[in-house]
Amino acid sequence: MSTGKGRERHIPSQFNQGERFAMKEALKVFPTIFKTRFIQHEVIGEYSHLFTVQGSDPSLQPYMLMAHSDVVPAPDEGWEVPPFSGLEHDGFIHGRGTLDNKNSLMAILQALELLLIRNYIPRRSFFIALGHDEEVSGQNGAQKISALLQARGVKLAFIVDEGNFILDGFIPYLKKPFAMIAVSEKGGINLRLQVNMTPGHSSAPPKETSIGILAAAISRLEQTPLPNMFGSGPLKTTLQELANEFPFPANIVLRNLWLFGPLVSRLMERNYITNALVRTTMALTMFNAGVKMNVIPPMAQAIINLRIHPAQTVQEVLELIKNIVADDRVQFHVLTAFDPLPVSPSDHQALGYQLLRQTIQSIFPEVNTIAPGICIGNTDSRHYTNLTTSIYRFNPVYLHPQDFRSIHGINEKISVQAYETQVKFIFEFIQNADTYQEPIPHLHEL
Ligand SMILES: CCCCCCCC/C=C\CCCCCCCC(=O)N[C@@H](Cc1ccc(O)cc1)C(=O)O
Ligand SMILES: [Zn+2]
Ligand SMILES: [Zn+2]
Repeated sequence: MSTGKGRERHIPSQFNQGERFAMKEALKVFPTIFKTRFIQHEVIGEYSHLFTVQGSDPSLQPYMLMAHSDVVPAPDEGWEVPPFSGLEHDGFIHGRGTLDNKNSLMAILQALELLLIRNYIPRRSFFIALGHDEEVSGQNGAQKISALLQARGVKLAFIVDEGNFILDGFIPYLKKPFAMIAVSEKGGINLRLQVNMTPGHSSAPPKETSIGILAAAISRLEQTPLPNMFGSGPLKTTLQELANEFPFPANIVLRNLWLFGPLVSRLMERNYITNALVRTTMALTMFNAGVKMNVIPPMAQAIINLRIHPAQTVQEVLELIKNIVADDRVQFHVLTAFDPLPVSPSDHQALGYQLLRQTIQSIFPEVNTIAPGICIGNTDSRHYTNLTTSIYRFNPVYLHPQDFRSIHGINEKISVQAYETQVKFIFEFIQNADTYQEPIPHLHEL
């Protein structure tokens, strides 16, 4: 039976039970949040979301929970399951964004929904800021939310964003997991290197082409690691806090970094992840050149992504890079750049840090060590330094080295149990933020 419009048969609108269940579930996206009187929802920069949860005690300074909805691309190649299928398999939810950072976004909203269903009314106000462009700098999401809150005169007690994790298996000889709360993050530079040359017929080539010149420059950069900065920045504190978790003699070494620092720094640079903690790193991430197989290339371009160690600045790193390239034919163009972020407090009086400690100890009693550290990646929280000096980058999720490789890589996944625990953590954290009794300063601190 023809239904017109060239369609041979009408498709009956009958849905099976599973489809009907999925339909209503998809509709029920946190209904209690959206009907709660003391919660205001705003869309910022077209796709970012800002929730203001008004607490009952206006004397308590508000805080902010952050996450982002956007993800980096994920071609199908190499994935066990399609990267955007959200398939649940073997106890894991597979897909791009399950660790970076849709897990946090959903866990925050799910935890709040579950609290509201239980008639929870917060004492301490808080914001939930969900950016939509974190993976492309956050300029239209987080940056606009920050400007809006600043215009409203908001000051925050602290921020919790993505960043570090409960780390398990990252350090040789350390068998136990430990929580590293990032109290700072590296700086960043996206730098374009470019070589221009007169095009011509490839049958009579010059001694070097633009591609060859640029490739040689990049090779020099890859063969010349920037200085090992071990000993400056939060890393020493991290390792000293970890010393007790190590067996003899590693524990002695870590308690005496004044003596064994050079040895430890050499050991750390051997592994690509811990190397990122001791120096400014450089990654060649894009290379574009050539117009046709028989044409001398008029231009070669490369993008290098640098993550700046806390002891260095953008300017210092640019100087080092130009000195290593040492070829006037290579032009430099800074696309984006920002210095390393200030170090947030982690002492007894640091409310946000202590709330994280308290909640980690409650939800993860097996984690004996909680240490401040640095985030080797960057986060949207860098856009909020005008609203607070206390920014903590921490996901309450176990991370193993193979999981780290999946972030921006292939086969990113989170276990159902880890996700449920993340919801539980935030559920507790929000309540702890209401009842936390700040420690009475010791006499010597008065
Ligand atoms: C004792 C030490 C043990 C080892 C510690 C290291 C473990 C590493 C664990 C986690 C790091 C994972 C980083 C996640 C947060 C980064 C999220 C992200 O991808 N952010 C983007 C943001 C960005 C910045 C600048 C841009 O132009 C675009 C995007 C990023 O690329 O960093
Ligand atoms: Zn990312
Ligand atoms: Zn992220």
